[in-house]
Amino acid sequence: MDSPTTETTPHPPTLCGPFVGAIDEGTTSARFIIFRAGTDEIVCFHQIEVESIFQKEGWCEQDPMAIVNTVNECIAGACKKLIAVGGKVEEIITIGITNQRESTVVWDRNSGQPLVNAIIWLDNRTTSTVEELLETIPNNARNINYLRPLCGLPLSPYFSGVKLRWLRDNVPVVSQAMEKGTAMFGTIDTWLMYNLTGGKDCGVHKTDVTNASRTMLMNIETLQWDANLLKFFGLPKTILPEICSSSEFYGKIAQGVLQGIGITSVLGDQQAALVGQQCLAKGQAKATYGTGCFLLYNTGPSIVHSTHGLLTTVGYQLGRKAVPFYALEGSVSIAGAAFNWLRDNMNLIQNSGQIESMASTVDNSLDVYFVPAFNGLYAPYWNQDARGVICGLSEETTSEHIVRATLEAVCFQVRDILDSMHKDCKIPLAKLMVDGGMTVNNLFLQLQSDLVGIQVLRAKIAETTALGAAMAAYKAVESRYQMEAPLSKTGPRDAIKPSISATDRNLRYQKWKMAIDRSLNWETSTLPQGEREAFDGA
Ligand SMILES: Nc1ncnc2c1ncn2[C@@H]1O[C@H](COP(=O)(O)OP(=O)(O)O)[C@@H](O)[C@H]1O
Ligand SMILES: O=P(O)(O)OC[C@H](O)CO
Repeated sequence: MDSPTTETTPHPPTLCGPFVGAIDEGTTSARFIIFRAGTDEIVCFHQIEVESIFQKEGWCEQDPMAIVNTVNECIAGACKKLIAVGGKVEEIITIGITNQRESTVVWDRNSGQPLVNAIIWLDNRTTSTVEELLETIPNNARNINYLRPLCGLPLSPYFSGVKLRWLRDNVPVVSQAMEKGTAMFGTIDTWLMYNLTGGKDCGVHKTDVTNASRTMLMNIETLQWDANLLKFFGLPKTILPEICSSSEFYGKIAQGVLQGIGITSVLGDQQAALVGQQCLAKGQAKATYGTGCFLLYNTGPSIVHSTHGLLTTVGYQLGRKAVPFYALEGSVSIAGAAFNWLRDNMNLIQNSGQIESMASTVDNSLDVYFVPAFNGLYAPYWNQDARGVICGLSEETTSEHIVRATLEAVCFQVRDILDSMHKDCKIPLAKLMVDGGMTVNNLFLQLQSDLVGIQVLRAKIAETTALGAAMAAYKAVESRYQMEAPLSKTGPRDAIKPSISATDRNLRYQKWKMAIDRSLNWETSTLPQGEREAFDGA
């Protein structure tokens, strides 16, 4: 007979804090990640997908309340896991917020309820608004770069100011609330902050410099809302949040498991990844591959105005009195999103786990080029009338070639951006730090290194975006914290080197450029006169 054992309630081992939490509200999913303070060690996290609503062609919305509820569920889920591994929620000393940028929410000051769904950054409904705004530019110039000296950005459906103007012009409940002074505007950080700190009762109405720098309403030099920009867009200042630095006390969480804990950082997700990758010195750059792909190059305290289609944006300002650091950004709207399309619209893949195995069964894309310009092309083209094309199809083309061409499309778009950065900054990048959902794919990173001809360094942890928010939050509460100190002794997870010749790389890039030419201006292209007449007469 077995000897009797004493029944005891199992206790998890004790896990000592302090901890720092980070809310990462991305386009595809939200997550709450708990780090050991001052390190890149993830203690636990909880992640939930967020649904996008596609009401009409080119539109992309999300339910603002669903975003808040999902974030609250992520917080509750991660805290439960923290307790399960022996940690104490009371040892979370502060939290930070990082978020999909440009996405626009308008809500009612009295009820705290959204007036419309959030217009997501990818949404293209404002193409006609851009056209109308171009018409108002003096001397009939129709110059998309007219506002660049003030805000660093070209006129594009991408940015929040254009989305807000569309709401003013097309949604009476919003224009009336703007007139009455009861409308409040925020990007996702602001909307979350407002709700987490008490909503209509005592919610704070604030944003940070990085998110504000994506609205087209903030002056890139003064870091304040700009009267001329507000006048250009015809928007009232009363709807706007207060602009703060990326690392300071914003407010306290009003209820739930984290009640009473302070929120001490806010950063747009791409800027947070710049911090999380420790690209904290001039000349350092990172690329994050999620729904879209965003390459940011730290230009230090200097504002560099691009003449090659890049954006000038605020990188971070780590404290009220800290010097702001700027970045040049190359934005690609469709990166991982192209695989969601292959899955949901084309039924070519069932899940993202298949992408690498399918693409690896063929040696190359068999000269297939896919430009996924579903909502126009962002950097460096800024062509809102571009549309997607797949070129070079033959009888031999299979799904595997198309999947591989989709991976290559992201790589070529990054080459477009790196070429522009080289022209703007003169110094070619020797290596590129990478992170984000797509970087789990080894073949993709090899293709990226091959097609741009530089070394690619994969981050040790995939969650660099959340890490950046956690670092900025911790800095606000621990003055001795040195952000530049190495986070871990192991450096990047791995380094991938180019394996093809420069001749091969350049030939393939030339073909990519031919595919780009076919996609540009597709929406507004008309048949040549002779062919149109023949068609009309048929
Ligand atoms: N193995 C993979 N290969 C290529 N793309 C992938 C892979 N796994 C995930 N993705 C893509 O990465 C994106 C999700 O990355 P993530 O960083 O979580 O995005 P976000 O921050 O935008 O929510 C999805 O669009 C998905 O298609
Ligand atoms: O959701 P992501 O990670 O692709 O990021 C979205 C960007 O912030 C949009 O500008």
